[in-house]
Amino acid sequence: MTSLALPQPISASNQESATTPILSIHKLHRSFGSKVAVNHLSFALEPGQICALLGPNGAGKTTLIKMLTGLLQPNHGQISYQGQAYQPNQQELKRLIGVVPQHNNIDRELTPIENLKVHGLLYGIRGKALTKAIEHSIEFSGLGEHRHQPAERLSGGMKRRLVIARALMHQPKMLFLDEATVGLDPHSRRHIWQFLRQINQQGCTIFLTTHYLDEAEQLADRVMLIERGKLIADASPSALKQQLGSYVVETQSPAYSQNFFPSRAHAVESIGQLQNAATIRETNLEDVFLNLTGRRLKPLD
Ligand SMILES: Nc1ncnc2c1ncn2[C@@H]1O[C@H](COP(=O)(O)OP(=O)(O)OP(=O)(O)O)[C@@H](O)[C@H]1O
Repeated sequence: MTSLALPQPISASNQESATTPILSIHKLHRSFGSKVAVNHLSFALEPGQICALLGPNGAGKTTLIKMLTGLLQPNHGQISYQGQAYQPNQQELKRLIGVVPQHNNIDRELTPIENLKVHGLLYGIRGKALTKAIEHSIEFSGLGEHRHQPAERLSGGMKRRLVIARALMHQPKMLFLDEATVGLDPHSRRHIWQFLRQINQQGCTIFLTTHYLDEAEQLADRVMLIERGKLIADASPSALKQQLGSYVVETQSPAYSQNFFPSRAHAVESIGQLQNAATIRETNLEDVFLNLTGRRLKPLD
């Protein structure tokens, strides 16, 4: 591969904005013994964004999400939601966010309706409001026909939709998803993307981790890339691709190489100077990831 100068991180959080961020963190830090998982991380999220957090295995994504959702205490640093300092177990904050963990933590013996009811009760939803919230969640997740089946009989995609619908039952302003579509077939993944876009259009800010770069490309208006607990890029998918060069010329022999160009015309011109067969294509997030980290992002099993 041709060596390229690493692009400087673009910081979307440095852009001026009149709105109060829905979430802002300042120098957030967490280590486990001598292992630093999240290293003095700072950024802010604007309401309505869909932000994808990417990083190699062990980069600190789950640790960050756990701190942001109150499951893990930071060693240092501040977390604020809507301009207010976050206190773990603060009821208003619990209502402000919804969490979809990496593993489906539904009760497999309970039906979708029963799973939703338990969650609603835990969030203080009662009576008619609870019945309405359950009906809405069942309809929204497309589980109408399966409402009375034990959850263990649902397909992987249906279980995931149930977990997402459950996280939204109390109408959070922000939804966290850790590997929302891991292990799902392409059809179920697309269905969930559609679901997430719909939630976002209704005003919910989304912060997700994914090992699928096409997912980040399709869904996110902002991509944050972390490595060893530090932010190494933060921009829209198109800005990240432009920064590298919007077109890539690849040669397969004598060795694989990639060269990036700002336009197709520049890429075509370069082919004339190459002695080996080459292909031209648009740059994608996989190229960005590879060039920033030196590694390919492997899907989780
Ligand atoms: N409870 C823990 N005890 C010790 N080390 C931990 C613990 N949790 C995480 N770590 C370490 O912290 C680092 C970050 O882990 P984390 O799970 O946040 O990464 P990740 O980016 O979510 O990884 P993956 O993509 O594989 O899910 C890793 O080196 C991990 O081994």
